[in-house]
Amino acid sequence: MTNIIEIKGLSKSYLNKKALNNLDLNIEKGKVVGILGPNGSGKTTLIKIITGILRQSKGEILIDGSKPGVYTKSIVSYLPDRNFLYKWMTVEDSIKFYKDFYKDFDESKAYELLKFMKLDRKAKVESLSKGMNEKLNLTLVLSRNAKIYILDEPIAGVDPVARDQILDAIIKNYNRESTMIITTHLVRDMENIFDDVVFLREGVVELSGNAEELREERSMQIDDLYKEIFG
Ligand SMILES: Nc1ncnc2c1ncn2[C@@H]1O[C@H](COP(=O)(O)OP(=O)(O)OP(=O)(O)O)[C@@H](O)[C@H]1O
Repeated sequence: MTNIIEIKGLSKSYLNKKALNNLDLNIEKGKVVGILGPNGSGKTTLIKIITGILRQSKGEILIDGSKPGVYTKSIVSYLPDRNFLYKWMTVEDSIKFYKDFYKDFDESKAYELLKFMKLDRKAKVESLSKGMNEKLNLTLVLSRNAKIYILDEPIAGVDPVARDQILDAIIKNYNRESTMIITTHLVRDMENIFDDVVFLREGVVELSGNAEELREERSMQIDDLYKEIFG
């Protein structure tokens, strides 16, 4: 098995706050990995370092064998935890915008996904509800042919029906050649799509492993294990 991401002794401090504390983690190629942890556990910080938005204070990180930089940014498709589109755009404009920006963008896949998400291509971004916005952002991110997809809280703040559609879209559009990293605290809704899970607490990995094996070993769902660890 190949590790697509290798992290050793990673630390990140903001002023006097240690968000990541000597964290070690390997992520295998071809897996859907859930990064789970309560507010402030360091999930977003970890993701921002993987995407190259932030630099670590200490430690090493290799993504497909390279340090975060131009190459790694070209293979990572990232869904941030907030909307990244301009309000004046239409749905269609946002697709053009992404197509111009990313060489690996698959326009026909984007239109297919739009249909699946039931999004009107003429609609203005500012007219979209929170759930629709999330669907559009996800459509764009999943339409890149990337090696790694990183979704930060993809279903936070959307209703249960939209959640199910978003999860369906993730599952249908995932191919085993790529790797998907998803952060969430909505563990119950998402646990079935994870191959592996990583529990983060105060910037360190508290527990990690194969989701199915953990369920069997502990005789409980990942959601219950999450509550046991963080409750
Ligand atoms: N720009 C910043 N300046 C100072 N402290 C920060 C900054 N960003 C994050 N932190 C702190 O670092 C810690 C980890 O934050 P981070 O956002 O990575 O956690 P998280 O697990 O993503 O949380 P959430 O689930 O609430 O998004 C928190 O204590 C947070 O207050």
